Amino acid sequence: MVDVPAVMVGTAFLADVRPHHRRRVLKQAIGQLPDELKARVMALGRLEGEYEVDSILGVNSNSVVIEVGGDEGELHVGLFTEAARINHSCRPNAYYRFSPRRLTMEVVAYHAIEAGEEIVMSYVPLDTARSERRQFLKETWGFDCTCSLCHGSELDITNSETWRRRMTDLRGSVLHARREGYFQDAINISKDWLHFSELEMVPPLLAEYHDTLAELYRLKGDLINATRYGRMALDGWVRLGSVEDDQLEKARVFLKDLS
Ligand SMILES: C[S@@+](CC[C@H](N)C(=O)[O-])C[C@H]1O[C@@H](n2cnc3c(N)ncnc32)[C@H](O)[C@@H]1O
Repeated sequence: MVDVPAVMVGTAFLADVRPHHRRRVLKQAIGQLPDELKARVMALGRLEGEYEVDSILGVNSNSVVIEVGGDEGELHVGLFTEAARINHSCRPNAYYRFSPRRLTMEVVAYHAIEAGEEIVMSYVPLDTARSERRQFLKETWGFDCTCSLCHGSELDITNSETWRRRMTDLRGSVLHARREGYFQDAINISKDWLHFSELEMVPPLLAEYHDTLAELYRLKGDLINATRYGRMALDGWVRLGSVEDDQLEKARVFLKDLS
């Protein structure tokens, strides 16, 4: 699914401008939207007792970084009316990829999602421990998480915590091995990391994984495997058919440079 923003606003504007002025500008911006889109914005969830525009943005927007005028990326919040309908789950079946060039929000499935199954994303980085996750959701979003994992069995919860800790540790080990020049170790550990991410059902896009292996083999000087994984990555990006073609382009350049 690809969504485009109804409203995109820099966080500097939200922080620097006086509240009444900010609300007036935002209301004006929403008022200028085409009727159907405006109706979708106004139908979004909100909190009782807060100013309407503040509440709509607060409950439904996503933080994204976009480049303005060739400068370093600036933090913005975007209101994506379809993506905003997606609830949080500590056991997500999808995640979003924001394209700073196209300003689109692409919702990508971690694995096949059955017809009728709810699409859910994690509002919190996946390596956050359960207690911190629940605290963050409560303090930042104002809700007690009721997702399937939070309502799951003790065994489910313990397994998930263990696998995520392993994923975080292994990711650290890959980076360390790479930094120290132990590229074969980094390759082996990446394979272990993939195993745990599959157990936890949050594997990376295969193309992303193949990109990583291709680069590690290149660093190791094994150009045959670098090319093999580079080709697999390129095929993967083509198959994904993403609106964000940065990685596809990078995979092409990688292979060209190798040859
Ligand atoms: C971006 S909206 C998600 C879509 C919203 N449920 C709707 O129907 O439009 C975020 C709000 O949904 C609710 N929500 C999302 N995930 C939740 C969860 N795991 N447990 C409880 N409430 C959740 C919370 O009220 C939260 O502030």
